[in-house]
Order: sequence, then C-alpha cells, then structure tokens
Amino acid sequence: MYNSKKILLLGSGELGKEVMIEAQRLGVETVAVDRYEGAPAMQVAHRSYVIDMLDPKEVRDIVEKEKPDLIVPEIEAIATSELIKLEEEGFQVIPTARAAKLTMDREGIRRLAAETLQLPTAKYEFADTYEEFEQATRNIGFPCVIKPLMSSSGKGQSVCHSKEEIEECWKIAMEGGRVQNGRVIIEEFIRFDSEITLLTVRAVNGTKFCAPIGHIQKDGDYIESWQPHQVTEGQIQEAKKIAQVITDELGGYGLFGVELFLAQDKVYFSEVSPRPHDTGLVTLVTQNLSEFALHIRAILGFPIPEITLVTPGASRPLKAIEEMNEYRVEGLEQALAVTNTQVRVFGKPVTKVGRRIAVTLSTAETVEIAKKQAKNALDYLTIKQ
Ligand SMILES: Nc1ncnc2c1ncn2[C@@H]1O[C@H](COP(=O)(O)OP(=O)(O)OP(=O)(O)O)[C@@H](O)[C@H]1O
Ligand SMILES: NCC(=O)N[C@@H]1O[C@H](COP(=O)([O-])[O-])[C@@H](O)[C@H]1O
Ligand SMILES: [Mg+2]
Repeated sequence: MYNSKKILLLGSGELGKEVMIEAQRLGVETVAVDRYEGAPAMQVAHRSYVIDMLDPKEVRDIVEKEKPDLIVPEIEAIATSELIKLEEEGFQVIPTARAAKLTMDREGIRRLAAETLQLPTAKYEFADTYEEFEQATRNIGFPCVIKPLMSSSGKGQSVCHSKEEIEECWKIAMEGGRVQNGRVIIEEFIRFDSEITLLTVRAVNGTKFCAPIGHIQKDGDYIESWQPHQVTEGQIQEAKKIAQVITDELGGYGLFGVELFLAQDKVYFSEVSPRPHDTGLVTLVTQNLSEFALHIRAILGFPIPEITLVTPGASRPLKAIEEMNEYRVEGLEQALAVTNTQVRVFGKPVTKVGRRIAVTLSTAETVEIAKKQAKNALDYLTIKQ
C-alpha cells in the first residue's frame, strides 16, 4: 500500500482548501478540521472532523486518533497551548507551536516584534476594562485603531476618531472577537501611503521572498490585492530585513505573510501570519509556485529553488452583504468571459455579512490592467438566494 505522509489541517477555509489541493498533488494524505461542517478544505480532504478548535481536549483527541506527521494551523483561533504540549510529545506543528501561539493573540506577536526585536510598529497599549480603554485612547490619541486581541479579517476592528466614538468602538470590539475575554489593543493610526504583504518562505534551502503584494483594506478586511506592488529599493530592503528578523525568530518551515505599512520615510511592521495569507490568493495566477504550493513544499521539507513572478496580476474578493442559509453565486459565465481571468468559488455552506465567498483572479501585462479585469469580473458576480 502507498504509504504517504499525513497532514492534519486545523481550520478549513478557502486558504486551507488550496493548501490541501497542493498537498494531494504531492501524494499527501489530508485530514481537515473546522468548527462547522462542509468547510471549503473539507470538500477536498480525504477525511474531516468538526470540533471546537479552541477546546484543548477536542484538539488532542483528533491528533491522538489521526497521529498526523504534520499539524498545520490554518486560522489563529486554536487551542495553541495544547499544540505546545503536543509538540513536546513529538508531534510536528507548522511552523512551530510557539509561532502559532504567539500569532494567535495580537499581544504576543506585537510585544515580541516591538519590544524584543525592536521592529518599528505603531504605538500601542492594551486594555482589559472600559476605564483602561478610555485612558489608552487618550494616551495614544485620535484617530486610533481598536482590535480584539484574538480576531482576524477585521472582525471587531474599528477606527476611533474622537472621544464621542469610544463607547461604540468598545462595543464593536467586545462583539467581534473570537474569544470573549475583553482585552483589546489600541494602536496609533498610521497614515501610510500603501500597505504590502511580503510573502516569506522558510524552507530547507533557506529563506526566500516573493514579490511584494499591494492591497487595499476596508473595515479591516482586504478588498483588492495585486502583485507586484511598486516599491523603492530602500523600502524593499527594509521590508525584507523586517521579514527576515520576524520569521527567523518564529522559526520552523513554511510560508509567512508579513504585513507592512509603507510611509514616507519609514516601513512599519503590522503583523504576520505563519501561514498563507488572504491577499496572497493572487499568487494562484502570478507565480510559478503559488503561496499554497510554497507552503506545502516548505513544510514537507522539500527545497524551493526559485520563486518567479510570471506575470502581474490582481485579485478581488466577493463578499456577502447579507446572511443566507442557501445561496448560489451568479454571473460566472460573464465573469469567466473576462480576458485572462479566473474565479474560485469557495463553497462555504452559508453566507454572513462580510463573509468572503469567492475571488476573481486576473493577469495582464500591467497591474493596472489586471486590476481592471479583476474588478470587471467581480462586478458580474452576485450572491443570490
Ligand atoms: N495601526 C494602524 N494604522 C492604520 N491602519 C491600520 C492599523 N492597524 C490596522 N490597520 C488597517 O486595518 C487592516 C487590518 O488590520 P490587521 O491586519 O491588524 O487585522 P486582522 O483582523 O488581523 O486582519 P487579517 O487577519 O485579515 O490579516 C490593515 O491591513 C490596515 O489596512
Ligand atoms: N484573514 C484571514 C483569512 O482570510 N483566513 C481565511 O478565512 C477563513 C475563515 O473564513 P470564514 O470566517 O468565512 O469562515 C479561514 O479558514 C482562512 O481560510
Ligand atoms: Mg492583517
């Protein structure tokens, strides 16, 4: 019988689905886990489980039952303290259990980056209570950005412009976090010119960087990304330096999405995902190896000889504007008629306001043309009951 390696994916969204497809292309056995049934990666995995991934015992039970070669976190919200124990017992966690734990909460990664590694970041404070929160907004000044410690894709995030908005921002943060423990980060609002994701891969043959991905975010979630983003020589040197420092510190093998703000005379570190990044979906059409292929190669211990940007490209996510228990994506025929354009429909079982349902991916001779095509295709797509 064919004796392949086995991957256990914790989190089974659209990014995990592409990771699983790449794993299977190399003959890997795939097991997908998430908090709900029919998650995108479950649809392509060999087997799947629905558990509460924040429950240490439920995570341990699956790991002990499946005995995977690699445990691959796909979202932040996992019982990472249990991953630390499982790693100590000999299981391999990607990239490391410590990296998963540190990046799960904004405090861990921010303190490591700013205080231990001295990387440039926005000024920040943490608050547990409304009173501390009020004081922190005064210390940081307006506008400031408020985020729950554990959240992603902008959930629970808001910009506070004045003291009149403080109460509303606190409410948004309390309702939007993945775990309701009340603690929030208050960040200085950085007036950046642009922001990028620098995909960085740590593989057996060293650390490699992809061409910078530019993106635009709305309400803390990405609405457009493109590659390459034009940067100055000084900016890319600084960006690579920051990415090298933070990924060296986190260690292990795998792909990281290093998020950076580019301002007039400074590059700021924002955060890092120790896994493929949503803005990096564009690499499905722009690179010789997508971010998902790179992640799988790296974590399996295979070399990555060269990452080539084959063509400029752009992506646009389709986000739901209302909650629907049954839906379909319409307009694919028109969207797919757009030049050099592809669509990925994730197959999530239900929609929620703001939930990403599909993405358009376009290539062209220039980023500007690719952006137009991706937008053009997106405009054809609608979510219907
Ligand atoms: N301090 C800041 N100053 C200005 N803009 C900010 C700041 N922090 C966040 N933003 C904006 O909000 C976006 C989302 O913030 P952040 O990446 O921290 O949230 P997230 O929920 O972790 O997102 P994701 O999980 O999708 O990466 C950033 O990409 C940026 O556009
Ligand atoms: N910014 C992080 C990100 O994009 N993560 C991706 O979104 C999924 C959750 O989506 P859902 O909330 O629609 O279930 C995650 O599983 C991951 O693929
Ligand atoms: Mg982010």
